[in-house]
Amino acid sequence: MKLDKEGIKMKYIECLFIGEGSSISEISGIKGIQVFSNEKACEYVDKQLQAGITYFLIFAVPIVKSIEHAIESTFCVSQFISKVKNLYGDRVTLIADVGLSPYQDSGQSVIYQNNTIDELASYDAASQLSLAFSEAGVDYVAPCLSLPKQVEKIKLALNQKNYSTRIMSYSLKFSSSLYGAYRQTIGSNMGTTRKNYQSDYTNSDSALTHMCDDLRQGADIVIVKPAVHYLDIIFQVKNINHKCCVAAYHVSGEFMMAKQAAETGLIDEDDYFDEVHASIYRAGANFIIGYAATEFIRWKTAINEKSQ
Ligand SMILES: NCC(=O)CCC(=O)O
Repeated sequence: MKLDKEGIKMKYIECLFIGEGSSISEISGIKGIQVFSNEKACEYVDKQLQAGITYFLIFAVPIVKSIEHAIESTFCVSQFISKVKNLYGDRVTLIADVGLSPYQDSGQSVIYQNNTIDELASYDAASQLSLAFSEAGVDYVAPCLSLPKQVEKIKLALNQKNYSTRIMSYSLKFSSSLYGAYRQTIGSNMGTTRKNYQSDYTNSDSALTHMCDDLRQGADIVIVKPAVHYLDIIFQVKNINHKCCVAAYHVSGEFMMAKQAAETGLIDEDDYFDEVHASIYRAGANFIIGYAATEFIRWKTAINEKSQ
């Protein structure tokens, strides 16, 4: 593979955090990333569209942590989706995260009852969020439950209401130590705790089986998360099903380690991000999800100019 001969087809999905009231802040756990008000988020999308970023993954940073609140049409995420889709239509692709952690005091991605996972209640909550964001006009929903039927249940709920919203599933979500900065940003109290229902990184077979199940149930894109420690997984997913569309999530811990190493002079930041983006592309990803859209555009433009 010679990147400068082919040009880069891979696209970037930029993470956007939308807050309400006093949760809006210039600062988050992730360097350079803000929790936006609706208005500021729209201005930011406009700027990014001009720079060439057209895909956004939306996370809520609510003050009131409740599913009932999040499914109201006045909720910050639904308001943002309607506004952006009205302004830009198909020029922008919006993906709403329907993980449950921003909506629960526990910070868990699933609902627990008496110390056991309540699968039905978890599917129901993710389906309700999916319906609410679909009503606002979102293009994709991204379920993050680590449960075996998340795609099937959400698809059924969407079909019953005649929504054609697609599904980008967190199918290969490993129990990683690298999610702390994201959790700090969404106000989760779980810190760097590993969640035991996420995929065990010492057992890739089980994670790949989960991915195959999600595809059979109708997932349009599957996510591998984190990215750089899991390039072998991206490569295997493409080998199992070369038509499968894969998004590699370069998570907050990966991003922050690079930023902090650059700050101390240990690495050259641009040089390092070029290497990260090239390695994820070589592994076969169709999309990168992350916090380094500016770095990605700089790298992709330089490579594509060389290929012409
Ligand atoms: N459901 C979204 C995430 O878990 C993000 C992880 C990260 O960026 O660390």
